[in-house]
Amino acid sequence: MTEVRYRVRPAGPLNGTAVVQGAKNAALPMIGAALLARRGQTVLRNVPAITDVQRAVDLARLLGAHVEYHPNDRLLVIDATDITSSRLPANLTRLFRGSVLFLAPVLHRRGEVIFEGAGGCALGTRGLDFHYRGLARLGAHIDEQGTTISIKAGNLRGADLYLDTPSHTGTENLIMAAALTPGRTVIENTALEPEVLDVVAMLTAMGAQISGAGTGRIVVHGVDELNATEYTIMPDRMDAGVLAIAAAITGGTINLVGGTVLDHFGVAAHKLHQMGVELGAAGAVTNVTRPGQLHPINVITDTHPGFATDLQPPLMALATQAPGASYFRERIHDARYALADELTKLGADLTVDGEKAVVHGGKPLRGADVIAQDLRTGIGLVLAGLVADGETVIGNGTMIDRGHADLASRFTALGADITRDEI
Ligand SMILES: CC(=O)N[C@H]1[C@@H](OP(=O)(O)OP(=O)(O)OC[C@H]2O[C@@H](n3ccc(=O)[nH]c3=O)[C@H](O)[C@@H]2O)O[C@H](CO)[C@@H](O)[C@@H]1O
Ligand SMILES: C=C(OP(=O)(O)O)C(=O)O
Repeated sequence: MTEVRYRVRPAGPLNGTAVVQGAKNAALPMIGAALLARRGQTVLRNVPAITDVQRAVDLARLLGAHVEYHPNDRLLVIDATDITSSRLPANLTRLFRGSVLFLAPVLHRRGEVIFEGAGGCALGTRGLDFHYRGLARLGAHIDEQGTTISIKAGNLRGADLYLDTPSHTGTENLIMAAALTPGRTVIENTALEPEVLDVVAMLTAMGAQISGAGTGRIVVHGVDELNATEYTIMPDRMDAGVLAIAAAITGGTINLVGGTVLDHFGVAAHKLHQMGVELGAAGAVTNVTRPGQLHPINVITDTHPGFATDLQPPLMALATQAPGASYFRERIHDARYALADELTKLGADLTVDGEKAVVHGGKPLRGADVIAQDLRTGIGLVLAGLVADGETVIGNGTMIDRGHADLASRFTALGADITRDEI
């Protein structure tokens, strides 16, 4: 297998215009949703050219869908008339978390689905019990043999469902399941993330009857069929956040284009502002600049509208450059401080204690060999590498490719000294 390494050297402030990619966490459920249409061709626009999308395309094709992927045009055309397999093969599903979003569509199209577990970032326990329990409440039969889960549709009927916590993919899977299940389904404690709302908007465009998105209580009236549609994926909040932090950590000015980026920043905009970063909208463009010194920060991750966990590692990288103590508390994933160990190799001063981390910022970083243990650790290391003395060599770079499209070329265009090598 090809090993990917990113090499980053400091090159001063990053300046210029950057295009924010389409959202990974909306694209993946939408590729799943496209399989719900029994005929016609679904067109997805603003598809990010990341490996998670390539894997979702591979999975859709393996299931029998005809998929045309035009990464340069950021476009997917999916014809799911023929779904010929019920098995989601482990060699693909274990490569990306978004594979779980094929459960409900394949269940509807085939009457059963066989699943051997989802991959994605290793961030601690990443249960799928809400998905299985919700499907069972709708009447599906779940058979668990070791790591293999077989789900049979049986006689699906609308039901009252409850998520113990507002799971992002759990909400999406259960909405997709309910969309073609006869009767009324009520899902309590649903996720409020903008990507979930985007998926609901696409399903609605396909003919689904869904109300309550964004309220935490979703009501779905099952319909007989869903139609292929054309849909433009929202901008990626995490990609935009990373670009904003790139401006902040180097003291440059970056203009973000690619949709109404600032609207989706939420509390991240306040946190960046508290750190001394200025974000402003000039029409459809979001300007990010950091005029003075960085200030330390206090961050608690939470489900939306709280601070997004996926931006916690990039913000931790930024905190290493803010003189003083920054406090982090990770409340979504139970093991999401892999970046702390890697930053220590670069000379950062930080401590981790369970769900809490303290960064004593303002100390100079020096380049070293580090590992992208997961996607956001990888991008956090790229950001730190922009200001670390000498060269930072980031191994396991395929993790970065999972979620950020053309990263090296987009950063190079802003003035960064970064290369992506395949070994
Ligand atoms: C492809 C995708 O959209 N990934 C995102 C999604 O992941 P994902 O949808 O996997 O995250 P969830 O919101 O489901 O999980 C959050 C927490 O709930 C727990 N849980 C979840 C489901 C379940 O059935 N049982 C259970 O216990 C998990 O173990 C985890 O601790 O939301 C996360 C939280 O915003 C983000 O970090 C990921 O980028
Ligand atoms: C955790 C993430 O992704 P996934 O759920 O796909 O592993 C992420 O995008 O940071």
